[in-house]
Amino acid sequence: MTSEHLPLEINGVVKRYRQGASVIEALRGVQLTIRPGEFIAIMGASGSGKSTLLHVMAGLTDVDAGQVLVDGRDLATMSDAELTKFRRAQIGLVFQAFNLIPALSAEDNIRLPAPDGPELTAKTVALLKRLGMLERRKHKPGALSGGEQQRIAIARALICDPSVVLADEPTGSLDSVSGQEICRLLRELCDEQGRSIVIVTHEPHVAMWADRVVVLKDGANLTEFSPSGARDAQELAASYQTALSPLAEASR
Ligand SMILES: Nc1ncnc2c1ncn2[C@@H]1O[C@H](COP(=O)(O)OP(=O)(O)OP(=O)(O)O)[C@@H](O)[C@H]1O
Repeated sequence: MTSEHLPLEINGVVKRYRQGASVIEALRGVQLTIRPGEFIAIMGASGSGKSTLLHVMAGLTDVDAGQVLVDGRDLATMSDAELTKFRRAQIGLVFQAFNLIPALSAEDNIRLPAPDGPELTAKTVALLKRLGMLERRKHKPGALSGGEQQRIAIARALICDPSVVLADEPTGSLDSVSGQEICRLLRELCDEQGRSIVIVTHEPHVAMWADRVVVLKDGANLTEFSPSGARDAQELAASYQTALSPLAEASR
């Protein structure tokens, strides 16, 4: 994970989807830089481009203009095979629906993206311990709670020691207590291990854990603010609503 490059740089990214004769501009010149150990929450109304941006960061969607640099490497310069290999090593992905393989045990799900080698078992056990899941390592996903499944999905995202972890609504399928536990875990991973994490969320309670909230509107950066300025999630929600208000836009 040590590198002189920033974990993630998004420079003027444009993404268009073509549907027949019509073109939807999902991203219109988005700028974003993430520093080592930084936790960023991306918020914005439905359709503002949050998931598209996350997919672009992961190299799952190509861009029409601009640059995506992960650990200093421009994703657009890689062949499909290179990109697949690079993604596996440098980018950890976490999804709302966990996306675990039902037939595999928790520990086999964690090991899946990593090349087999002498250290893999020790690494898997260390992650299971850190995430409080060692006792449950033989369980299949169906025998785990939602929060436990998301812990396993986070361990899987970390097994290759990636530069960045990207999470699309990681608490969206969880009750609020489990959701907050997952947020605390992600926060600790940033603080203890210098992980860089980007999450997409609609929930102010989740965004409260971030260092920075980046707000998108109509595929572009609208504004950003620090949650530390808010006493609680209600205040953060108010800052977010203010940012979206026409009055605030007119004054920018
Ligand atoms: N595969 C696609 N084909 C065509 N249009 C798409 C595709 N994916 C997204 N879009 C459009 O791009 C825009 C941005 O979508 P995106 O899913 O990134 O927004 P979002 O902010 O993540 O929304 P939500 O909060 O509802 O998940 C929307 O207008 C959406 O309809």
